[in-house]
Amino acid sequence: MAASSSSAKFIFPPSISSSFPSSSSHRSKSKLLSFLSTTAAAASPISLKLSRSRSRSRCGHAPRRSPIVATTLRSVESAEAPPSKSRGAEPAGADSAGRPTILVSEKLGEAGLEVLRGYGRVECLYDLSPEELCAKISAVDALIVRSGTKVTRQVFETAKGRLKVVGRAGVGIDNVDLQAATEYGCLVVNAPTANTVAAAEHGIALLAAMARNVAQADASIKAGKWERNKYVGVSLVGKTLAVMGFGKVGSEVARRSKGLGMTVIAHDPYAPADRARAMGVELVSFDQAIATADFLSLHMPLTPTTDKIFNDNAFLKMKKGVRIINVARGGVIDEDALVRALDSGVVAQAALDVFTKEPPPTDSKLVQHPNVTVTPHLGASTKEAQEGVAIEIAEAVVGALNGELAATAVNAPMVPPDVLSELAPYVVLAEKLGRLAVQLVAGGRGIQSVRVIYTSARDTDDLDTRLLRAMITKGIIEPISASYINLVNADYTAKQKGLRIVEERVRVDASPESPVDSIQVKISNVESKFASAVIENGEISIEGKVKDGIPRLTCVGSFGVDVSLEGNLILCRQVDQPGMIGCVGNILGEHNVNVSFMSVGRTVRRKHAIMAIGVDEEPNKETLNKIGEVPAIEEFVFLNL
Ligand SMILES: NC(=O)c1ccc[n+]([C@@H]2O[C@H](COP(=O)([O-])OP(=O)(O)OC[C@H]3O[C@@H](n4cnc5c(N)ncnc54)[C@H](O)[C@@H]3O)[C@@H](O)[C@H]2O)c1
Ligand SMILES: O=C(O)[C@H](O)COP(=O)(O)O
Repeated sequence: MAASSSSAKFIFPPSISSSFPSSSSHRSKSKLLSFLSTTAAAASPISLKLSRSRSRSRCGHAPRRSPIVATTLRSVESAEAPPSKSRGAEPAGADSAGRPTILVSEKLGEAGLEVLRGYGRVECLYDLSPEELCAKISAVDALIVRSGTKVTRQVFETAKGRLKVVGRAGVGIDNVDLQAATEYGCLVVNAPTANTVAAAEHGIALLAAMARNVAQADASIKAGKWERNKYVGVSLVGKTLAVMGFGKVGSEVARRSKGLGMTVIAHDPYAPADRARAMGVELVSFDQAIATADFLSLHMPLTPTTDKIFNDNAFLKMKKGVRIINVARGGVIDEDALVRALDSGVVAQAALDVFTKEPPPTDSKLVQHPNVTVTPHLGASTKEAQEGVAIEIAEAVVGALNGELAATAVNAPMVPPDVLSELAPYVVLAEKLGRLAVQLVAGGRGIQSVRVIYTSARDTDDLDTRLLRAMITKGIIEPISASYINLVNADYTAKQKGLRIVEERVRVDASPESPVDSIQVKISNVESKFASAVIENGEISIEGKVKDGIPRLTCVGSFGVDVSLEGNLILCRQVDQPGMIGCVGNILGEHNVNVSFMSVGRTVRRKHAIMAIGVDEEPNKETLNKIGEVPAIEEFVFLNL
């Protein structure tokens, strides 16, 4: 690739400008690559399937586990024994059956592991150091983590493009570098629902334990003391609880706290007020919440906005004697400020499940504070939640490896299943058009701008083109660069390469049954190796349609054709005269090249025509030269789709 990522222009390498390289290797790559995965046994060049609710039994259709995998698993997993680290004993990469390798770097429920084993080669290697993780990562297709594994930019860099999906077995994805994942085209999925109740229950457990000094009294009695007067608690009934972050966990905590007789208010800038109202919870501002609450329960994600949002300034505004529960993320609290607030009595007590650094230092003033109750990030740790999370993440990862668009994708646009199913054949068409258009470019100043026109009988707003745009980008970029494009990184990569995709939607009189009537791909300010593909305004222009579910090329420049977009294609411009089909057909036949279809389009009778010939095999140079020597053939180009 001549253009570096910092280059403003998208430039062709010389080899592309002069003659398009044989793309057989690329084609086989394309056959293997699904849209989101390199590992799925894709039936078509783009394996794009629906990810609806998936039952566990579906994984039974996957290849069976080989004895080698079973042996490997036994050597690194044991039911309750401490997980061992593999020291490179296992062979790297997919198993002999070509199944993907899935690395599980933290304890995952058995039911989820079973789902994974039904699909790929599973390695459970816990407590890996960052160096060990990086050493391993280029040999795995998927990585499953909980909150303890830091999936840094370096991990994606060292994966060298092999890592296709990171599954976070839980909610918080603050331990995954999402920007790096996106840049490297790696899908990140999480399991956002299965541990909600467990986290809410742990919040309530901490609330009650803190209010009644359960942990402190327990320690005291075990130390041989009997301190009934020291551990007088506070009641919950009638007190005001402010739920900070009224999402899944926050609203479950609110529901349960109301059952305890508490008055519940909430702060969440993004939560719908009617959902809160329906639960009898008033949504208030941040300042109002912290100034009113007797108890604060934290349930927001750790983001740049919420980082240390509970700081000296916030503690100053709180009601003296407030009690704080945190089962969200340690980083939302400035821990030094909390120690100061505890020492000054502004905060009477805190109950913390999460810490800025996990595990916290053993001499942490916060952890050692007598008014603080702590648990080691146990919010999601119930048997039920862990089984649920494990199944949820295993199915999401298997789906992603299969090329499905996961419903819990964190760094890819969500395309609703009904939209996806309708667009499936157009997705194939879009990539083929991109691939074809780029092969028509001979050079010039590099592709900088591509105009895509979608015609449809439907309202112009009624078409989600993100998938189609991504596929056109994939078709244009992949043949001429080492980049691997998918829905995750298409827009990012295009931008990096200075490629601007401008989309237009035009309403036409066609069947409203189809979401799209035609897709036109137009490239301006470039030279073409097939002048007939250039229209009056100087753009290379091609058009395709889906007919009977098959993507077809319907226009090259201003010539109408009708050929199926598969295999290889020869485009010839010739004098419109009898015998041309036979003449070219004979040359191909003599060289054992099978013609799959032919289509002729002409502008003016007996003047110029374009012949599009589909061929199963790639003709050799001699064959192509012979076609070029036919006097009536004015120009021709061989294209690989
Ligand atoms: N301790 C544990 O083991 C455990 C278990 C599950 C979840 N969690 C953590 O709990 C948190 C909530 O999880 P969830 O499943 O409810 O997520 P969620 O996405 O359903 O809810 C988060 C809510 O926080 C709100 N929010 C975002 N920014 C905010 C801000 N500045 N102020 C107030 N609210 C804000 C969002 O609008 C959303 O409603 C996450 O941080 C998650 O990682 C911890
Ligand atoms: O965000 C989450 O889902 C929780 O913090 C749980 O994290 P864990 O999977 O490491 O227990």
